[in-house]
Amino acid sequence: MHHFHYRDGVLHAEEVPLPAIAEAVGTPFYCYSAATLRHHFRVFREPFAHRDHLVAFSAKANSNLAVLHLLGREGSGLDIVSRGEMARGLAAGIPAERMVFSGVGKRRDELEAALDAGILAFNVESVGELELLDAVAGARGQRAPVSLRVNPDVDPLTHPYIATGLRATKFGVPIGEARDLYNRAAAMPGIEVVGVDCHIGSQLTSVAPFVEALQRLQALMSALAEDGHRIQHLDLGGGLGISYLDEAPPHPEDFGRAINDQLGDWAGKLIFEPGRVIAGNAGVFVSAVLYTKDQPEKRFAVVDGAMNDLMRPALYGAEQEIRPVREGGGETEAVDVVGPICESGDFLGKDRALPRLAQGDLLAVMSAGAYGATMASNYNTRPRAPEVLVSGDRFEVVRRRETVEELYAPESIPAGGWFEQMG
Ligand SMILES: Cc1ncc(COP(=O)(O)O)c(C=O)c1O
Ligand SMILES: N[C@@H](CCCC[NH3+])C(=O)O
Repeated sequence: MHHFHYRDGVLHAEEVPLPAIAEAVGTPFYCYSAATLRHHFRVFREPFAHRDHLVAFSAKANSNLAVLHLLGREGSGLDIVSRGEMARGLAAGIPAERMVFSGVGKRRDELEAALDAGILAFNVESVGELELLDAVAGARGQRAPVSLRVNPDVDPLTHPYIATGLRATKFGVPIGEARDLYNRAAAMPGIEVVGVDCHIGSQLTSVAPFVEALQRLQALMSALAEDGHRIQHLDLGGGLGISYLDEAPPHPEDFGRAINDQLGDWAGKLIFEPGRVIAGNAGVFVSAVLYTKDQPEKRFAVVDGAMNDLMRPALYGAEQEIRPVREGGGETEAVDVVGPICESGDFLGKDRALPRLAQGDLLAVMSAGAYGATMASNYNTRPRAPEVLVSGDRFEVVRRRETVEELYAPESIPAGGWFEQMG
């Protein structure tokens, strides 16, 4: 289903021409398609409809309240990694009973807040965390529902920065140590063992690593059953990839079939934490050309969007498709699309074939619905760009543009002769 498409030569989000949004909110901006978000969510969960399951959208991919609310209405839960993401989820109307808390560095106050809220499970990633959670829950006369995040040591065949299931990464507990740790956990008064969890990496473009991880978890689960644990749920994390340029990731239907085949008639509750596959291709990032520069070696289009708005190219060397918002008829030329930030790494795309660009032209970076706005910063004191949600022929600003003043509002200059005393 194509909710971003050209009509009369102009790129639309659903029924709304992107220039109309630019007119209303200025540039740059992120634009999300509500229909695409909903469609992706439904397609992802469809293969598991016959099972007890929960799709807990990964908040880190896109945590805008309106997006979370939309997904929450579809029945989504939330995979959170901080107290902040939990607060967003609750504010968006997602019940705590549908939240799972992942992350290697949960602070005490975060464990407390999640216990207060009554989340579905803590995906515990270390012995230290398990002990702290036991102490914190025990002191309140509670038992914290726990899955251990097990590191199955499979190669997800993705970018090294986003591979998380190999032995040498910081995530989870090594699968070889998991059985012991489950036995320790079961003896802790503040802990209730409820599940097994893993997440092996992000932007995976084949199902094999998922199946391999699942096989290893199944072996562990048999051992845990022998030890007398009652494992009620299995959380397989997120990680299913999307097509940015020419990647050919498995369709969620194929992913679902592979998982279902491997699981057979296992009757527990199945949990997933997808982020990118739901939100990535449901959003674009639109900026306007400020200047074009023709240099002997290179042609540049300097746009008003930058690495602070869309960090993936700078951070991972990631390539996302860039389309002209108004389809150009003529020849294309290779151009580097760069931002105004004082870093050579500040580019949105290199050597892209685009029609000859002029000041004011709009460019859309595709697949920007995940890990776009959530990874944005204020580097160079750039206010973060607004987020716009489109549904049919309507659009709504779901996060306004920040103002410059609010960026430095939390700062202060010491008074009372502080500088004079410096000597
Ligand atoms: C624990 C956990 N769950 C879920 C996700 C979501 O991953 P993705 O956006 O690749 O589906 C991540 C990020 O990779 C993660 O670290
Ligand atoms: N932020 C990364 C993915 C990391 C996923 C975090 N668990 C990206 O944009 O691809």
